[in-house]
Amino acid sequence: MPDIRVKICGLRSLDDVATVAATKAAYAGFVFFPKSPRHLTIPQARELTLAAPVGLAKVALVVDADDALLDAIVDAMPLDMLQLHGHETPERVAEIRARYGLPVMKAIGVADEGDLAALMEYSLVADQILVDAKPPKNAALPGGNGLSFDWRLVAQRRWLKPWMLAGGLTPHNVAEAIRLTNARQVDVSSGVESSHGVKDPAKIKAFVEAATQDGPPILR
Ligand SMILES: O=C(O)c1ccccc1N[C@@H]1O[C@H](COP(=O)(O)O)[C@@H](O)[C@H]1O
Repeated sequence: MPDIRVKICGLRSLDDVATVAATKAAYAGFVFFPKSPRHLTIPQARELTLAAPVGLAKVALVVDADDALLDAIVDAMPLDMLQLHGHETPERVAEIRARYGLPVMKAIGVADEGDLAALMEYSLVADQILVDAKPPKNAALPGGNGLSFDWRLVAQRRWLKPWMLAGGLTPHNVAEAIRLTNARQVDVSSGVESSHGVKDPAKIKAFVEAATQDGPPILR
C-alpha cells in the first residue's frame, strides 16, 4: 500500500506536538480562529511550531484571514503550508499563494454532487485540496465539527492537485474511508480528542496506525 500522509489538526500544547512527532504523521495543524476551542494566539503557535521537528510539516489553518493576520502568522513562525478554511475565492487563494510563497491548501465543504465542481475549480489555483464535510447551517465552525459526508461522492476521483480527506474521521473509520475513496492523505481533529479541543495521545497514535496500516487492527 502506498504511504498515506496523515495530518493531525488543532494541536494546542507541547505534549500534543511531542505525541504527533512520535508518530508517522506527516502534518501538524495549528488553528487561528478565535471561535474554535483549538484557537492559538500567535505566541502560543510560535512556541509549538518551533518545538516541532523539521520533518513534520507545520500547517497554519485560517478562516477568511486578511493580510494583516497572515503577515503576523507567517512572520512569527516556521510554516510549511497555509490551510484556507473559509470562503476564500479562487482569486484570493492565488493572491495568498503569491504573497507568501507557501503552498496553499484550500478546504471545500462537500454535502452532495453539486459541491464537486468547486473541487475542480480550486484545484486550478491551490497546491492541495482539502475535501471536508460541509458544515451545518449556522454552525459556529466551518470545520472541526466531527461530521463526515458520504464518501462515495469522492470515491476514486482525481483532481488536478493532491487532495486530503477530512470530516468526522476517527481511528475506527479512517481505514474504511481510505479504502473506499482511495484518498492518499487524511486529516483529523475531533476524532482524536477526549473532549472538545483536547487531544488524546492514545487516539492520535491509534489514528495514525489505522491510517497507515502500521498497527494492530482496531477492535470495536
Ligand atoms: O479544528 C477546528 O477547530 C477548525 C476550525 C475552523 C475550521 C476548520 C477546523 N478544522 C478542520 O476541519 C476539518 C475536519 O475536522 P474534524 O476531524 O471533523 O473535527 C479538518 O480539516 C480540520 O483541519
